[in-house]
Amino acid sequence: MAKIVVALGGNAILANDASDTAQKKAVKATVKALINFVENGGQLIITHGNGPQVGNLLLQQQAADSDKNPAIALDTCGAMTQGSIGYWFQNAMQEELVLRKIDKSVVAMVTQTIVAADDPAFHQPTKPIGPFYEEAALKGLQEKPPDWQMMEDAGRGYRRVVPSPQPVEIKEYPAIKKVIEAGIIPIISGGGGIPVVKSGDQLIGTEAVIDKDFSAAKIAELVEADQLIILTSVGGVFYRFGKPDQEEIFDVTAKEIQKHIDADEFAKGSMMPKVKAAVQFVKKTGNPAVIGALDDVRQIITGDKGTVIHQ
Ligand SMILES: Nc1ncnc2c1ncn2[C@@H]1O[C@H](COP(=O)(O)OP(=O)(O)O)[C@@H](O)[C@H]1O
Ligand SMILES: NC(=O)OP(=O)(O)O
Repeated sequence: MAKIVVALGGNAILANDASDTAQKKAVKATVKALINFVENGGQLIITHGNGPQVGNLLLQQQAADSDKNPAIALDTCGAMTQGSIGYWFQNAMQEELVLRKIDKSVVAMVTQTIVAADDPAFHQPTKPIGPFYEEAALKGLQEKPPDWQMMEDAGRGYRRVVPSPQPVEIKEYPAIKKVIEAGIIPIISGGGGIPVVKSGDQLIGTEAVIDKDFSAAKIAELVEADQLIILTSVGGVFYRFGKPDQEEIFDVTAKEIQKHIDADEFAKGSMMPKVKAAVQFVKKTGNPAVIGALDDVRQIITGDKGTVIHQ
């Protein structure tokens, strides 16, 4: 039985309409495409990002009242987006399973990802979250507290950036493994997992957003996936992205694309983590990884679209 890990980007889910209706619609369309794989007997493992969603939720915290209704911290906001996006997937998948008369269960699992307390990323925020701002709008930004750090995001405008430590361990993996063995479709590690650090016997939530591309690669390695599929809002990976001579990559070895990673050719916070995560998975398992558009998921599964990175 083929096993794939599918990771959906937060920006792909929230393309240009931040309403929950529009995001549910995007999730539903993806699920409709993924269900064929399940119908053909494949084991599907779903994970997703939360960058735009968790940033929007943090903005909503600014309406908080410090006494009666205090603002919620970033780790808990991450957990809340795991819950909301997980619910959209679970709900859409359940509907589709019933429609197709497939006797399978699906479950969204709250997942904590252990990170190192001394990860240098805590001192160098790189993870873009929330909405995009035009450069001119930055100065007068009403809601921007002085401690926010902003970064240009792949030619699309400026976004707030927060620390993004590397995933070390998926705390709930033993339970996830049992769910997979039972043939249940798991929706796991949303937003890269809730970042927690070890303190003695405790796990303490920390102010960060893990890159779901790295946690997806880790999960794909752990479950020995046949393929890692990273779905985003662009058809594939490009060399010289956004330049007049940009070139789409259709098929590339991990060794070849590693040279372009080493030359720092991909945008930080957007395409670089995807390419690095894909290469990490290919090198560890020998199996291929594909990066492509959410809308092309059917053709990506059949190998007809997206950028394939292989051994
Ligand atoms: N070299 C590149 N090739 C393709 N897209 C790129 C590249 N560099 C930057 N990008 C941008 O990265 C985006 C995908 O990253 P992002 O929006 O962060 O993903 P996600 O869907 O995971 O939230 C694309 O839509 C594109 O605008
Ligand atoms: N957490 C995370 O990686 O989110 P995006 O996919 O939205 O960047």
